[in-house]
Amino acid sequence: MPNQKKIKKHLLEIFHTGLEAVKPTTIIPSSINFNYPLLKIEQQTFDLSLFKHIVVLGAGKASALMAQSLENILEGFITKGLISTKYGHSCNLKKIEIIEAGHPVPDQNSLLAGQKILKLINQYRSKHTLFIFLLSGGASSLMVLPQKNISLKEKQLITSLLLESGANINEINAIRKHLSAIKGGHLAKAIYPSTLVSLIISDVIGDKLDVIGSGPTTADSSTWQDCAFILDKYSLWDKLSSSLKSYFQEALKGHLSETPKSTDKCFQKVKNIILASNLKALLKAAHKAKQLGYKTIILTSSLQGEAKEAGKFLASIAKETLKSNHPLAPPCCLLCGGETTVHLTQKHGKGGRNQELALAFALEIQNLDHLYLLSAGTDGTDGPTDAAGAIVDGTTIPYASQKNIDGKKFLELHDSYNFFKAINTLLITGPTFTNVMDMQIIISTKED
Ligand SMILES: Nc1ncnc2c1ncn2[C@@H]1O[C@H](COP(=O)(O)OP(=O)(O)OP(=O)(O)O)[C@@H](O)[C@H]1O
Ligand SMILES: O=C(O)[C@H](O)CO
Ligand SMILES: [Mg+2]
Repeated sequence: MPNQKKIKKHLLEIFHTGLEAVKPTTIIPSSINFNYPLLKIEQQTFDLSLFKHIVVLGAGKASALMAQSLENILEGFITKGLISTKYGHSCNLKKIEIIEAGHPVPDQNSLLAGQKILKLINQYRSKHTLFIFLLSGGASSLMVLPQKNISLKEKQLITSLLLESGANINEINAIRKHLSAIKGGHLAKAIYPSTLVSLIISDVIGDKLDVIGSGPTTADSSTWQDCAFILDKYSLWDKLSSSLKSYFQEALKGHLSETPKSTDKCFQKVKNIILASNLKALLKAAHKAKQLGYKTIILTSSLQGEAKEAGKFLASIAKETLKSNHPLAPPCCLLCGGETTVHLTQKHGKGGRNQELALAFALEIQNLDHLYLLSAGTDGTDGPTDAAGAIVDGTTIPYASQKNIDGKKFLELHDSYNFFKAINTLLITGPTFTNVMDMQIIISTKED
């Protein structure tokens, strides 16, 4: 098999091995042991004989498969359930109801999910109920319940403005939490005094509990002042509706309460358990790379910054392996993960952070043999496209220019999707039912 085809096969094997490690069908059975009446989740044990009801709620792109895996364990012990997931991310459930909703911008179904989840909480809130919340990436958009005087339309507007501003997820979710009556700890407040355990797949750098899905079950560390700073930093004040603008101004005068903080007693009855993260995927991927014969290193699980700059930086490391055998001598595999950002210009094409990073990487290694990169979103969607990412090597740019496709131009226009589509090197996986941010896999060989 020609080298390029073999390496591409290795890249895909390493990527899918990492993905498998963080899928609900892997992590739920391996984290939960149920032998009635004891339900053991990681280090936590719950005695189900103390509860009259078990209610399963959830939101996020992985929540349907998490719910299915949990149903297989708890079967008839679940009284009721409702989860919200992205369109096309459902699966068959026996007891738990599914709502499919809008992402990354919330829609009417996102609001319906928020309303129905709160209704179920109000119906079953008691000391004799155990609530299990299944939280994964995408939850911020899939479950919304705006504070009074804020419309869904205004939430949709500010979400789009933030997504296009280049703001990172901490900043985006600080704003979302302060406009929500269910995120930013409000869900935990509503559930109290029932017992709440939240099972979490982290798609956030540093696995910060109050940022994942805008932290519905966790005390919020962000403040109204943070919101003001973010609105200033991205010059968003003048783009807000007048009612939203005055909402924030009222809050900054101290006329609106803050989001629930760690001193609130409701968090005494909450256990937040992270079942999977980017690092977990990278560790399994690294194991596979070693099995395939590559010296392997994990560079980071918290890659951040502008996607195209990250692509250039990773290319410099890849080239160093050929130049001086640092940080590893070929044949080697360098892994990293995290979540870069893309600050979109007014006029822009179609793409995603991973496709943009891959295109920038390809531009730096053009005509170099022996270097290969896979960059993809672990949720299977990279930006508003049907691609998860792309695979590039030293031939990508020269091959495109033979077809009069100018990689540099497409990068400037943030049109990476159409670049890779034109040369048929998009990586399409479809929904993966998990989400631990993005993964980059670099292979450097010396084989011809
Ligand atoms: N044309 C484009 N080129 C590059 N990046 C883009 C483009 N359009 C949107 N993006 C980026 O895609 C980001 C959204 O990516 P994506 O939809 O994969 O995130 P998500 O699925 O909402 O959440 P997660 O971060 O969990 O994947 C936006 O924040 C924006 O910066
Ligand atoms: O839903 C969200 O807020 C993002 O996926 C981060 O968890
Ligand atoms: Mg994505």
